[in-house]
Amino acid sequence: MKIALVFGTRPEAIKMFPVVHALRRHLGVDTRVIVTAQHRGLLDQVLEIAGIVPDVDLDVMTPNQTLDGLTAKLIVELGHAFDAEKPDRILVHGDTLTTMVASLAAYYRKIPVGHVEAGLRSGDIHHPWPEEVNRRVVACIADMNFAPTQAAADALLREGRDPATIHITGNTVIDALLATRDRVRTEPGLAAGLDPLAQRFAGRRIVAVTSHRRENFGGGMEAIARSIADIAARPDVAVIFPVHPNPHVRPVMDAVLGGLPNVAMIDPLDYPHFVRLMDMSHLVLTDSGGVQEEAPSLGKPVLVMRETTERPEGIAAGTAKLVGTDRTKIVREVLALLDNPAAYDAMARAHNPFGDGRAAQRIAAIVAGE
Ligand SMILES: CC(=O)N[C@@H]1[C@@H](OP(=O)(O)OP(=O)(O)OC[C@H]2O[C@@H](n3ccc(=O)[nH]c3=O)[C@H](O)[C@@H]2O)O[C@H](CO)[C@@H](O)[C@@H]1O
Repeated sequence: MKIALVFGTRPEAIKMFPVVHALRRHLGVDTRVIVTAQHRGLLDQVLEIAGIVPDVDLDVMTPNQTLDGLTAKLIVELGHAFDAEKPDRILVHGDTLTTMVASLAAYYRKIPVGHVEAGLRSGDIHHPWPEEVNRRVVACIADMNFAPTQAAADALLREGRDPATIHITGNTVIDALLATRDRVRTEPGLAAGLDPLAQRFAGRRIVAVTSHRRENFGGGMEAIARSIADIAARPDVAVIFPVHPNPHVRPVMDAVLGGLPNVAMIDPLDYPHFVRLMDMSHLVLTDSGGVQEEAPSLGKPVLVMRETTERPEGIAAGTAKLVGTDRTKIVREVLALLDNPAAYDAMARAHNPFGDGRAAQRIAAIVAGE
């Protein structure tokens, strides 16, 4: 049986490398990796750490690529890749353009599709944009839906998906997180790049920040930048912000945060370094999806700079909170966690509503037909 895993961005690679490793332990399965490189550098960082050399690399990323330009390129290139590889099934992840277009290209060739991290829904096609629609397109096609939680499975059932196609497995990001955290603990050199910042900010409480959501471009990013500057006015605090290379993010942040002594804007970190950053932080401020799942698993309160989330489990567990992109609200919530130990303790408990670290092996066993 030939299975092709198709992915193109950093978060997909992080959440799919455990599935590649798990499938490769099934001798009856020929596991192939097709990457589109929708993100180039960020993707390569993960592949290198995971020890994965793609079988096919479409290398599609171009500067300022547009959604329609990327869609057009992907549908043709992925079609050619599937015609050459002839997989018995493809596996895709989450909600990116690569995910959606690979599913369509497979459907055009009647190749079955398995969807990892299926069923996440915000209920709003403009938040996250365009990911909410990408997910729903894949749901029309996939005959294996690997839902991370019961809530995700319920969303698929509400859409009328066949229960026989739905498997609750946990989110593979917990597999990646726990494996990488253990590796960093046994091989500290893997994340030694953060030593200078750890020394520079010794004695301060670290706020880790990431932000790159499309729907936050423009006014949202500006408000986020100003809220970080307000937070950094506190002498007992330091901000470490790996800035996503997207051209709509860095210039905005440089203009507002450049030169502030306790704000370190750094290049995106490879996964071991980022896991260490979360581990050494007091709290995490982010508009990321995956970080909403990871931070609670490390016992770190996570404040989500979005209006909605397709990860309600962290909110329900009280380990994550939506703060939107309103400057006043972001600052108020961060200061509350800094100055109110009871509020902090209520959020800062290790909680894994998203999985137990064994999702990838469950997915591999189902795909391999065991
Ligand atoms: C709408 C939405 O939520 N969509 C999500 C989006 O993923 P995302 O929002 O999680 O994207 P990012 O925030 O870029 O990635 C985060 C990952 O990167 C790691 N990281 C971060 C900073 C850094 O400096 N170094 C790192 O290594 C970090 O630990 C984490 O694992 O697409 C995925 C694919 O379909 C979906 O699963 C997922 O729904």
